[in-house]
Amino acid sequence: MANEIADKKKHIVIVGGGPVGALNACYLSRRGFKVDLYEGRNDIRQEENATGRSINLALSCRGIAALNHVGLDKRVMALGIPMKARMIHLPNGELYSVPYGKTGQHLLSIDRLQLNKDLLTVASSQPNVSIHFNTKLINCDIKKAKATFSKKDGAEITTTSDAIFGCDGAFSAVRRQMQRGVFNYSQEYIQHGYKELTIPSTKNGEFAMAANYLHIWPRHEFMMIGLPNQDKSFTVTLFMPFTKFNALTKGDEVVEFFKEVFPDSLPLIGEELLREDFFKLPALSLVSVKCSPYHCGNTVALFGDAAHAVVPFFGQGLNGSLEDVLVFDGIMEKHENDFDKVLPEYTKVRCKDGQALADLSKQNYIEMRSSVVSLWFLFRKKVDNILTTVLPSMFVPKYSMVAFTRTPYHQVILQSKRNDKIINTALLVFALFMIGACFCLFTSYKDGSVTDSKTEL
Ligand SMILES: Cc1cc2nc3c(=O)[nH]c(=O)nc-3n(C[C@H](O)[C@H](O)[C@H](O)COP(=O)(O)OP(=O)(O)OC[C@H]3O[C@@H](n4cnc5c(N)ncnc54)[C@H](O)[C@@H]3O)c2cc1C
Ligand SMILES: Cc1cnn(-c2ccc(OCc3ccccc3)c(C(=O)O)c2)c1-c1ccc(Cl)c(F)c1
Repeated sequence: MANEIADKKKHIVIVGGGPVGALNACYLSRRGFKVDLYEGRNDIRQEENATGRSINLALSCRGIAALNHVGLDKRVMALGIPMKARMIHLPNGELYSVPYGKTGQHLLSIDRLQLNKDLLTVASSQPNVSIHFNTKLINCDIKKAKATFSKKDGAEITTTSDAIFGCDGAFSAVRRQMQRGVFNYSQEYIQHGYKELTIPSTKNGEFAMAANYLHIWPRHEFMMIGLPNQDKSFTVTLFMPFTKFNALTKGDEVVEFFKEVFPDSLPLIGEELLREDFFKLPALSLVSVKCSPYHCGNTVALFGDAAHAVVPFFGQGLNGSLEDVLVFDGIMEKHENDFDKVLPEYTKVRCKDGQALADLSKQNYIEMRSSVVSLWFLFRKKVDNILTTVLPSMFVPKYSMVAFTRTPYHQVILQSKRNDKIINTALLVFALFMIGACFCLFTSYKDGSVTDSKTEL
């Protein structure tokens, strides 16, 4: 019976040709499904990079595991630049490197566009995958898995399939249709926006900063990060309240701001390039989306940002999104592609982790923004590494659990609550020890001075 049902579901329509949609097409084609992937935009492989800047992102364990499952990890690893530690830039220009943990534990800085192109190329090379560009979903009947698309020339096409997979990002049209039924949805725009800048390679074509690091400039409500690129430049992302972005309207004001807040980065970016880049695009917004369920009946499922768009302060948006596809495939394996069982179980297993990832990312945003000075960032990371060494079986830093293990995100929250108790106890013991030591020093010093005065008498 199960095989019979499983055999019935053979044709999937994927909406969205970003990294998640393209990876999903690879997974489904391996399972023998016929896949039609519809992407609203043009084929990015045929376009010059309009902005001329590479948008990179940090790939870690979860994303790599999802790519590995379809043999794509080696190709991506070859293109990625390892970041083995965070390099913390203090306001006085001092740099502190704090390793990400055990040897071999590193992040990968990858060109997001290149990853998407590679995934599209592998997907389109599968015999049972067809990719349709410039075809935007405008409506869908989720119960009948009927989808209507509009082409660039205004023509409309309608498809009927066995299921529709919504991989169409944070502003998903598939999710919008699901909102017409019994569906929970929330979104939150945060007060911070972001702009992307560039630290070019040096005149002799070398990296202007240490290459194998995630560079972080934590400045309370201003945060900036730099990730290395293959062309030996760095893509720098500045996160700042929109109010601050809006207050910087002239090139001189931007230069003065960087001189005050990120002084060491100014000679690396260059004043002229800073003036040019800063005003190239407006500050972009950051939204957090939560929803449930991730499926409807046995005909619709949501993946990636369509299911859980998160603020980027844990560097996990794509990692968690690619992991959705890996988790779904495991459930397909368990239930022999029987969608009547797979889809409900996908929501049961993954929804709490998608929501936990949104909470973890928002929590980081608050913690990193509120951490009084960058020294707190540095202190926290050092304490994490000391406790990892002293209590290896008991303490795994939250960031390491997220970036270097596949611990379900909801379990990371539970474990990090236990971590906080360990950190607070360790800090209390250390504080009591220091108080005791000072008291002993003080009393012995005092006793010593009393003896001296008697001697005088
Ligand atoms: C500033 C910033 C920094 C980030 N840094 C990191 C990081 O370091 N590490 C990390 O893991 N993640 C990071 N992310 C998150 C990551 O970019 C996203 O999680 C990831 O791109 C989600 O992929 P996706 O395929 O789900 O959605 P998207 O990449 O948004 O792709 C959706 C696709 O669907 C298409 N589409 C949309 N609507 C329709 C429609 N109606 N019809 C047809 N097609 C449609 C779009 O054109 C697009 O191609 C960052 C995000 C931001 C904003
Ligand atoms: C793109 C990417 C990949 N990973 N991370 C990341 C995120 C958080 C981290 O610590 C949390 C913490 C530090 C200090 C105090 C509390 C919490 C660390 C770390 O430990 O190095 C690394 C980012 C990132 C993304 C945006 C900003 Cl603004 C940023 F700074 C880094």
